[in-house]
Formats: sequence, C-alpha cells, structure tokens
Amino acid sequence: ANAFSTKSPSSSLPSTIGAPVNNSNHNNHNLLSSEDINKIALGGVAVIANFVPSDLINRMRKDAISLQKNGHFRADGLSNKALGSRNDIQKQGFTSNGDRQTFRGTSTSTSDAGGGGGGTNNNGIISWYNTEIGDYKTRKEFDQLMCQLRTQLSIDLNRPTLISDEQQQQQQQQQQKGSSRHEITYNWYEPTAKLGQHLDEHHEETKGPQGWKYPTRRSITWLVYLNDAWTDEEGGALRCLPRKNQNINNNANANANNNSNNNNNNNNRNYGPVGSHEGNIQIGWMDGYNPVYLDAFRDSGQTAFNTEELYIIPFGGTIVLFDSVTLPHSVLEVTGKRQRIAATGWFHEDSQFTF
Ligand SMILES: O=C(O)CCC(=O)C(=O)O
Ligand SMILES: [Fe+2]
Repeated sequence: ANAFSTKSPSSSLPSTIGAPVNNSNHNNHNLLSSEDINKIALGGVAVIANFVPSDLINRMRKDAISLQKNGHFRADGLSNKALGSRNDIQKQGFTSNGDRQTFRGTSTSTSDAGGGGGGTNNNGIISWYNTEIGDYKTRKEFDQLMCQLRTQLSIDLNRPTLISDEQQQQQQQQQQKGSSRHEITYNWYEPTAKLGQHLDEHHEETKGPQGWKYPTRRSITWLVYLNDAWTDEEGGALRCLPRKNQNINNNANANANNNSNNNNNNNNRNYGPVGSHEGNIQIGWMDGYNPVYLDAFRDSGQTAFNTEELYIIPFGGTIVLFDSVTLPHSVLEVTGKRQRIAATGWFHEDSQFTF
C-alpha cells in the first residue's frame, strides 16, 4: 500500500463540540482514514503499518546510525524531579545502555518526557534541519510528510492551533531552522534499554503555575519505527493503556442519560472526545460528569480506571499516533541483540490561557 494514497472518510460522526469533523475539502492531505482519526479523538491509538515507504525508512535508519556513530545522540530518560534539573544527565543518572538516547529536533520542551540532548547549533538551527550533519535531504523529506499529516489532524480533530502559525512556520522552515511547535527526533535503544510508564504531556491544570508558562504544549504524539522488521522475541514493545471502549455512537446526550447506568454497564462509561477543545481545557476525558486528568500523583489529577492494554511491535514503517495528554505508555526492555530505532515527535497546539 502507498502511504501517500488518499483514503476517503467512511463513517459519519455526531457533531458534538470538539468532536472530529468530516470535512470534504481536505483531499489533498488525507493520509489518515476517518477510523484512525476517530481512534485518536476518542482516546485510542492509531497504528498504521507501512505508513512510510520502506525506501524512506531505510534512508532514515542509515541517517540515524550515522548520526549515532558521530556522537549526535544523548542519553535521555524520564526525569526524576527530586534529583533536580532534567537537563543534568549525570544527576538524573541516564546511561546510554540502560536508557533511551535522543537526537533532538528542538531544544524546547514543555514536558518531563521530552528534554534530552542535541537541540540547536550555534546558528540556532534545530539539529533535524542542520544541513551539515547526516542525511539532511532525507530528514527534510520526512518532515514534509509529517507537516501534511499535521494539517489533516488539525482539520479532522478540530484543533485549529495545530497549524495556526503555519505562515510563521513556513518562514522558519525556509530558513531551515525548524519550529518549536513541532518537536522531531530520532530515538535509539540499545539492547537492555527501556522507558518507564509516562504521559508525554500533562493537563495544564495539573501542572500548577508551570501549566501556563509556555505558549504551546504537546497535542499529538507520533512514533515512526525505523527497524528492519522486528519480532516479538526482541522485546521493545510499546505498551499502551488506551481508554476502554471508545464509542463514537455516544454523544453528549447519551452521556447524560447513561450516567446512571454506570454501575451496571462499565463498558459504556466513557464518552466524548479527548483533548483540547472549546470549554474543555484538555482533560483526559469525561467519566460521566467528572473529568479524568490521568496525573494521579498530582494534587489535581485523577486516576483512570477504565483502560485496556495494547502492545505494539516496533516494526519498520509503522506509525503510531495518539493524544499526548491521554495515553499512559512505556517501552519494554529490548531483549534482543539489535538496537531499537525510531523517529518520534510531537505536534504542538496553543496552551489554553482562558476558559
Ligand atoms: O519509542 C517509542 O515507542 C515510545 C517513545 C516514547 O514514549 C517517548 O519518547 O516519549
Ligand atoms: Fe512517550
């Protein structure tokens, strides 16, 4: 299958606020089916095999390997706040063998899950767009595919600020510097490396004063695996805990009506889209009338009880997409002999200062 082929929207959705919309005017950038869009909108995980052509995957893998050889990756893990700044690799105790290593596309991050090495060169050029290292042409080609994807997500998920500064971004890209609104990285796991369970972004409300500090925050996470095939036995699966029973047939009214049935019918407990939209400051999702933030360890956070478990094998060419706030996930230990290589990134949208 050609990753660039147009897929037509199939199902129609209830038009609740913030629900994904079927817009017939976006055929030029229709990389995802409406089924995939619905999964992302409703707290699930979209997984598409062979999304990126194998020729491009092979060139990206070679690029990552050459950047690794030339010392452009940095050990990078999940920071422990008790140990101080996450940028202090030594304090945090990250190692190249035990932790993820990152070749970063930006130096800015609003989240614990990000941060890490690389960033910009002396001219302020983001590493991904640095023409002087590795295979810039290939990284640029991939970047263009991801920009197309972001445009579709912005329209179909009804998250306008995913692309609202498009013009500014284009200017920045012309200067080959990249944009802080799109983090784009290579990630590298040596055998025995793993990554603990985390969320890529947190609800503004659970971050306290920090929550309103940055103009943008992560909105959509994307992962593209670069491994030449991969087997279960090699470990390194992506473990996800998506919301259970994402049910697109339930609209806001069904939500209210069925609320009293919660005890009898747990399967139909959660309704409505996840993420940021009008009047909803980026909750994980609504459980009846209660917002579920997922950051249970934070004062204002809550736990989601109604999740299922999903394991994704990091097979070359596969793309994985999910809402950055909603999905707890981890990378299981790489048990085989090969390195696990991926391109990963985050599309940003505006932080919500008022509601
Ligand atoms: O590589 C993966 O499958 C996931 C990586 C991840 O969760 C992250 O970098 O935040
Ligand atoms: Fe993550």
